[in-house]
Amino acid sequence: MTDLEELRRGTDLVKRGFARMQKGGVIMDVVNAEQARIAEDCGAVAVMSLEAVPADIRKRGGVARMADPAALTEILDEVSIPVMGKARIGHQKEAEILEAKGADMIDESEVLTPADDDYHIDKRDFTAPFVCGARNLGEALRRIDEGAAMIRTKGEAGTGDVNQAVTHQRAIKGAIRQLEGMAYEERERWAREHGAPRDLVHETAEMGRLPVVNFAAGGIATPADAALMMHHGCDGIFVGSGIFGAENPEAMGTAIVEAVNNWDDPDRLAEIATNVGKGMKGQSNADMAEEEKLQGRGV
Ligand SMILES: O=C(CO)[C@H](O)[C@H](O)COP(=O)(O)O
Repeated sequence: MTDLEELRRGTDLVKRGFARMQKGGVIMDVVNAEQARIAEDCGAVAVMSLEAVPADIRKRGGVARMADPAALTEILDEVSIPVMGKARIGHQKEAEILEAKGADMIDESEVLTPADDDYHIDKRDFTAPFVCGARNLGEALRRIDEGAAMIRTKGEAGTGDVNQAVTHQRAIKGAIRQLEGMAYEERERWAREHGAPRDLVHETAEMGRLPVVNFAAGGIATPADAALMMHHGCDGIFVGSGIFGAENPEAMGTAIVEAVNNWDDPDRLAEIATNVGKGMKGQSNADMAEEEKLQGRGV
């Protein structure tokens, strides 16, 4: 890459800036061009190409991999909004394929079966920005150190239960508030204890927020869920199973976008949440065995 290309496409500044452009919006999981068209019409700011939404991945079992890149191409041809693609944790080659096929952003996702139990992809080598999941601030800062330009809560994908997304967002925000009140040497100790890069710990404390945008994901299934995550300080929302698993995907998708735009207006939210049809059936996190959970993958 020439210096000019590097400046235009590959720097942290450009990658984080691209991620920031999705702020205030809803990113929807889609499995084909037809769903991508519906998502764009509902007002999604971006779509995520994947083989099956997390609820279906759970039902189906087996190994979940990157989708056939042909689906990404079809979706890129169909919509004008950014198109993201999912790679397995630690699967450098899936990510390279997605980048070569023109994915606007890559999700190194715990929803797919991890390719590497110990290491994530070195995301700094890519010109495409990455999003990664996190359950707490230590995880979030490790992913940013590896080059992630956007963090999302892991939640518990495919359940339609927002409980874990709330838990993860509270953990991230709570730890940032603690850091803000700490002296320099206390933050140094916090960094050691949480396996977090010390420069990013200081930067986060000084900014009073993550140095990249912080979206919510995993279990968001209704307009009220989306508004709740905005109330908890998220910059935007990912929705997978909750739209195309709903009785009326168009109505649910539009209502979730509207709810994100109006999360702080209860009267408007009440209108938005009325008559959207049944949400996905879902599964409570409380009833789920530890080994069924996806959130513990890739810490
Ligand atoms: O997989 C994702 C992120 O990697 C999804 O966008 C998100 O987590 C989907 O979860 P859900 O189906 O519960 O909405």
